Amino acid sequence: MNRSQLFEQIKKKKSYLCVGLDTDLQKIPKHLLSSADPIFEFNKQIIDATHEYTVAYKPNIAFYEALGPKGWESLQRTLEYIPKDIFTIADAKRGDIGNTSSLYARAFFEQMNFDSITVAPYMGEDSVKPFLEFKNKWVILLAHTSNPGASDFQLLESNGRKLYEEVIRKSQEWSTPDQLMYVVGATQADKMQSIRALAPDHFFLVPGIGAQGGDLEMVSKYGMNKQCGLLVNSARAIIYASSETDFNKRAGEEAKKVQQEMEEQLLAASL
Ligand SMILES: O=C(O)c1cc(=O)[nH]c(=O)n1[C@@H]1O[C@H](COP(=O)(O)O)[C@@H](O)[C@H]1O
Repeated sequence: MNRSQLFEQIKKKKSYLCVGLDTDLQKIPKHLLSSADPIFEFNKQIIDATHEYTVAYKPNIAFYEALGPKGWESLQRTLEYIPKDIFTIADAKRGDIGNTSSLYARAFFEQMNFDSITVAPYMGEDSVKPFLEFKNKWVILLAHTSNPGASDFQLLESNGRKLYEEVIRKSQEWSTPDQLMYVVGATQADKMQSIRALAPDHFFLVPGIGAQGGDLEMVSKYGMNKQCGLLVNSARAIIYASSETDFNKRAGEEAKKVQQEMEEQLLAASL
């Protein structure tokens, strides 16, 4: 999916919601555990209940690889079930020396047909570029993350720039806003305006609303650009809204609530 197709979906659905499929056997409703593939069954029902409010799904790969080969099968089934007009993100946070990154890229872009993958920038240009060689696929580079440890390295300064600012500045030499996005945590909303100034045209993947307490209104007010430029992720607050048999209905209601807030923000930005 390209940038204008993504913006079209945002306008059509009046939503820039990304639902995180962080599916945990310990947390899914007990009645699903007797099905042949409980992880897929849960995801299927979550997708059925939320897809009309959602422009992207982001399975966090850790939740699947922790289960071994069965987990990878559940992930593949889930990916195949996601409607084709919805953007898919492999949240794998990969990145290694060039030839290894190429194989990570093949795993997620060829073996599995994800639209995008999250990548850690720490190893630099040659660790990121192999992912960018896949046409019509996206790299979502970690810039300023939502977690408390974000301040350990990302705020360190050198030559008058913080490390996350340098990641955003330097990586723009490697690709364009048509193939590169940045992760900016919703808990960093106070810095959203200055981060947007560094990358005016790029999409940002913004995790951290819901369970991590990020502020959707602030993120939207300071983070939007003329193509919206935001995919705001929520996982636990939506997919675990209930642990009973009504989990899918409750997930749909929570997704709708977020979508309605997003619709207001899009209207306020005249989009
Ligand atoms: O890359 C990510 O998606 C990510 C980056 C970040 O800075 N913070 C962050 O929480 N995430 C991911 O976003 C999801 C957040 O989930 P919830 O806090 O349950 O909404 C998890 O899958 C995290 O791994």
